[in-house]
Order: sequence, then C-alpha cells, then structure tokens
Amino acid sequence: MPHRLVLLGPPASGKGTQGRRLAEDLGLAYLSTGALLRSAVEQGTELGKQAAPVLERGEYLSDELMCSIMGEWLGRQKGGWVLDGFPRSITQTDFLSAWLADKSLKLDAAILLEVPLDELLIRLGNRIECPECRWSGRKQDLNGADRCPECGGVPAPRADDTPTNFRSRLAEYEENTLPVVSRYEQEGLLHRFDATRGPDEGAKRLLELVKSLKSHG
Ligand SMILES: Nc1ncnc2c1ncn2[C@@H]1O[C@H](COP(=O)(O)OP(=O)(O)O)[C@@H](O)[C@H]1O
Repeated sequence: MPHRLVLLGPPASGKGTQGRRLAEDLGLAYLSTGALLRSAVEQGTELGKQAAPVLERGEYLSDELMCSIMGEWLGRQKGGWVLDGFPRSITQTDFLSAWLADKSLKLDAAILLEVPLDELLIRLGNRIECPECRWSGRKQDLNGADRCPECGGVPAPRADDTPTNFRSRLAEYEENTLPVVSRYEQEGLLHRFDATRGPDEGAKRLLELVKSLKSHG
C-alpha cells in the first residue's frame, strides 16, 4: 500500500477535503501547508507575521521558508503521509527528493486533482473553513447549522478566497507548480484524477486509485 503521497492541483480543486479523508482512510499523517500557515497567521506567531502579507496578496511563500518548515515537519513523522500544498515549485520538489533520498525513502505517487476553471470558481465561492480544526468543506455540508461537523467551531469563508486573490494564486500555480506536475510525470509518479465529482464519490474513487498503486518502499 502506498504511504508517501503528494496531492497537486489548482486552488479550490479539493486537495484539503480529499487529502484529509485519504490520509484518515489509509492511517497516514496529513499536512496542509496552507492550513498550517493560516493557523500561524491567526495565532500571530513569527511565521504568521511573515506569511500574512504574502497570503493576502495570493502569492507563494519563499522556497527557503517552506523547505525549512517542511524539513521540520517531515522529521517529526514516524510513518507515512499525505502532503497537500507541498511541493509547489521545482526547488521544493528537489528538496523533497533529496530529503527522501537521504533517508533511503521514496515517494509513492503524486496525484493531480483536475477540475475545470469554471468549476473552480464555483467551489471558491462556496467553500468554508473551520478556524479551530481547519476542516474545510462546502456551505451545504453544514446542513443548515452553522457549526463545524468535526469540532463544533464556526466555519467561515477563507480571507484569501476572493476572485482577485484566486487569480493570483492560479497564476502562481501555473508558473511554479505546473513544472512540478511535468517533473513527476517524467519520473513516472504522476496520476491524474478527475476531481469533478462530489466529495463523497471523489473520496471513494481516489481511495480506489491509491489502493491500486504500488508502494515504492
Ligand atoms: N508549498 C508552498 N509554497 C509556497 N507557498 C505556499 C505553499 N503552501 C502554501 N502556501 C501559501 O498558502 C496559500 C494557501 O494555500 P492552500 O491552503 O493550499 O490554498 P489553495 O491551494 O486553495 O491556493 C498559498 O496561496 C500560498 O500563499
């Protein structure tokens, strides 16, 4: 069974929703770098102070900062993981490859969540996130209540989910992350996944896809 996975995809393609579920179903650790940064901003930590203006502009944080955060996080893990939001550039991809090689480990797969642009925009306007536990979903998932289904917090739209910010994040994605997609494709690690279904059916299909993949050790 694969146990080191990377999720790729444009903003609002469902990496958070699917990544969390996938990690839970496979008994793996899950990290959303975006959620980690938003928590840091809300808590006003040093990292948060650095990240706040960058997130507000819809730009990517520096590779140096992200690689140092990831080195720390990866070093704390005892088992496998699902990464949502890293790597997002070729420098970050090289960092992850070198980190794994140093430990004689391998990435099992990079899964690209594919969703057309018009659907991304609809999802963007509909998405909410819990500030307490970082659950992320759609307004209709609350079933008329205003409480997070996971922890009882009060979910709200993300500050960076405005159309202007989205366009900037999409431009960053196209410039910096599409080369990562090509790199993993060349390495034979890329799996394209049609992520246009609803969250439940998407999760079921994604789990099937991942279970059909081989572990690289
Ligand atoms: N690996 C990374 N490198 C640079 N910036 C990052 C990285 N991961 C997250 N970020 C920052 O966090 C923001 C939010 O990320 P995320 O929650 O994954 O949202 P989305 O995928 O919807 O854009 C990004 O726009 C970027 O500013």
